[in-house]
Formats: sequence, structure tokens, C-alpha cells
Amino acid sequence: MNITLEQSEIIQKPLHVTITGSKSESNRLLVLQALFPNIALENVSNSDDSDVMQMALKSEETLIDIHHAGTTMRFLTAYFSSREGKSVTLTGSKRMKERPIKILVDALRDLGADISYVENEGFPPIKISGKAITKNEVTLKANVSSQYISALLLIGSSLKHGLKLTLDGEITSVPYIKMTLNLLHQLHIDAEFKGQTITVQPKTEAVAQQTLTVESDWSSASYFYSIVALSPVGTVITLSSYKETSLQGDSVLAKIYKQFGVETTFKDNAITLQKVSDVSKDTLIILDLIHAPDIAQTIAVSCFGLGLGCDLSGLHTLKIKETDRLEALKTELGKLGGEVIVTDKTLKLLPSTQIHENVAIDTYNDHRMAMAFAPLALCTKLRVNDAEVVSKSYPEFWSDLEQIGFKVKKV
Ligand SMILES: O=C(O)C1=C[C@@H](OP(=O)(O)O)[C@@H](O)[C@H](O)C1
Ligand SMILES: C=C(OP(=O)(O)O)C(=O)O
Repeated sequence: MNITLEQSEIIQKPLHVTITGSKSESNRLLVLQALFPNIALENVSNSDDSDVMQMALKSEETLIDIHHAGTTMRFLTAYFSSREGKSVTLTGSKRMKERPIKILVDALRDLGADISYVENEGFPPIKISGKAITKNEVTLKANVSSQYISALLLIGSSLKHGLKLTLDGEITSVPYIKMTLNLLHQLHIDAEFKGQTITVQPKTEAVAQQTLTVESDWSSASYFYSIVALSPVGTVITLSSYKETSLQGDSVLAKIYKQFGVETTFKDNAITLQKVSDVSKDTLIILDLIHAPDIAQTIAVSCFGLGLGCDLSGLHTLKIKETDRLEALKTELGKLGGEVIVTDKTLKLLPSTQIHENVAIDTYNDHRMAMAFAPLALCTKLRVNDAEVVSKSYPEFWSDLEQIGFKVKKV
């Protein structure tokens, strides 16, 4: 499905959007619920990635296709490795077969897991023969993806002797590791992160019956931050359900978007975003996004829409996500007239004074390409190709845009 986007009317009435649960929190809690069935969950994400996680955890099949879902692939690799007597092959989309998993597989093998590669060494699909894991100490590289670390932490307390992870090198996407640990703590699982070492104690008693509520997705909120940033002073959008003390690192948006003249207020489980001031055209946005990689595309596009330059660093993980997001940003911003210089871990955008019209944005099977570019409809008429990709994390994205006044037409 390709769409055209237009936003001809200035948003003036109070607008409210309810966003689905965080897919990161949901995918962790779904694994924990499979291990500790006493837990009930509320506001679980309705994203494709969480749907596929739920399907896989219930599946009796020996071949499970997790499509594009990175966390699902990584978390299930650890989960199934420790399920004694269960054999499965985990496969995924063409892109998933290019997303590396060797660091996690090596760590699990060091712990005694039985995993083999079905096609290419280091990449899905993988065949797992579940075993009782009794070793508990392992070292792994920490600068490629935090998902490998979270995957191990999620199963840590179900292992006979728990887990002691030594993290080698600079640790990337740290808030996601802290989110995992926080959820373990909520279940009274003893886990500690000190320096380069994380320990998880085995859980010997049952987890108490309890209901955990997933906060709405902050990465999804980023697109509304961008919409408000690109709108006139006075624009207000309220989003729910959000908390001031979030487990999600992308809640740093509230701080970052102050630089774009957007103020955030927290009240009654909602955030209100308000454009309070225009940003001077000579502002250069400089950010290290090593701990919030998923909002890099949103921020780069906000800068472009406002004609601002930016210097974004800490982006090395973008190359192995749903697509090579650095190359994709360079190509698509380039089509609109943006001048972008990328390295393996940085993106520099030069300030621009014009935006080309009627450009067709390619999305490369990446939900965040579609959603990050959509706010530019406030600046120019544009087309988004393969717009259905948004369902990976936010299936109602286009209908929510319509609700706040965007004209979305299938073409
Ligand atoms: O653990 C998680 O839920 C995630 C961790 C991050 O991945 P990396 O650690 O690979 O950067 C993030 O980009 C992804 O969308 C979700
Ligand atoms: C990188 C992402 O997801 P995953 O790695 O789970 O596919 C994302 O949602 O931006």
C-alpha cells in the first residue's frame, strides 16, 4: 500500500491520541509470563512484533517464523535454548537472515546450549535443541546490540545457578538493559548491574500473582513530538498512557524536543506536548544517541523539516536494524533536497532552505522510515511507499494521523 500525505489545516483544537503499549516492555513481559505464568499483563502492544512473540510462545510447531522482529528473534533464542526437551528452528524475513546473532549464540553455547545454523554461520535461521542450562558464567561483547544481553537476562533467573554476565567493551543501548533489570526487580528477582558485570540470582520460590501494566510506547510518541515541532507555536497534542518515570530510554524525547521548542507536561497518565517557541534557523542539533537509537530517524527528519543542521553520533547499531537506517536516511532525505553525510556511526545533516515536493519516500521494510518521514507532510505534499510497514510497532499510525487532521490517501 502506497499513500499520499497532506496536512493542509493547522492543528488548533486539543488533540488526544492513545498509543499502544511499548513493544520492548511487552516482549520482555511476554517471555517472563511464559516462565512465570502467575503474571497477568495489561496494555500489551498490538504490534506485529508482539503478536509474533505471543504466537511463538504458544506454538507447537517446530519451525517458527518471526518475520522482521529483532527482539523476538533474540529473546526466543535464549528462551528456547533453556527449554529442556523442546526443539525448534527460528527463522525470519530476508532481512532477519542478515541481522547478526552470533554474539548471543556463542554466549549461549558457552553456557552449554545446543544451537546450530541452518543457512549462514552467524545468522538466522537457527536450530535450537532446548537443554537444562547449568553453567552460569559467560562473557559477551556489549557494543553490537543490547538485545543479546536482555535475552540472557530474561532467562537468567530460570536457570539452575542463575547467571553472571561479563560485558566486554562499551555497552550500547543501556536503557534497554536497565528496562529488563527493572522488570525482573518488579517480579522480585534478584539482579544487579555493577560496572561491566550483571548477575541474576535463580528464582527459587514462585513469583507472586500480579498484574503488570505496560506503559505506552515512547518510540511511537516520537512521531508526535516531530509533528508538534514542525507545527506553529500553540499546537498541542496529548498522548496516553505515559508516566514521568518511564522504563523506556526513549522518554528522553521530552528533554531532547525542548531544543525544538516543544514542552512536555505529565498529568493523569498522559503527556501533553506543546509548541511554545520557534527555533532559530542557525541552531545546530548535536546529540549522542547511543542510548536511544530508535529515535534517530525521527530527530533527523525533524531537523530537516525545520531547516536545521544536525550532528548525530552513537548510531553504530542503526546499520543492523530493519534496514541500514543510516544509508536509508541519506537516500530519502537526499531525494527531498537534504545534504547528508554518514559514517558507520554518525549522521550529519546540513541546514537547508527548501524541501522538494511530491517525493516518494521508500521505506525499506522499516516501520520507522515510514513514521519518521510522515510529519514532513506539514511542510510538503509527499508519498510514502509500502506504508503498511508501520504495523511492526504501531498498527494504528495512519488512522491516528487522520484523527489529528492529516489527509492520508491510498494511491
Ligand atoms: O531491547 C529492546 O527492546 C530493543 C533494543 C534496541 O536494540 P539494540 O540494543 O540492538 O540497539 C532497540 O533498537 C530495539 O528497537 C529494541
Ligand atoms: C530496531 C527495532 O526493532 P527490532 O530490533 O526489535 O527489530 C525497532 O523497533 O526500531
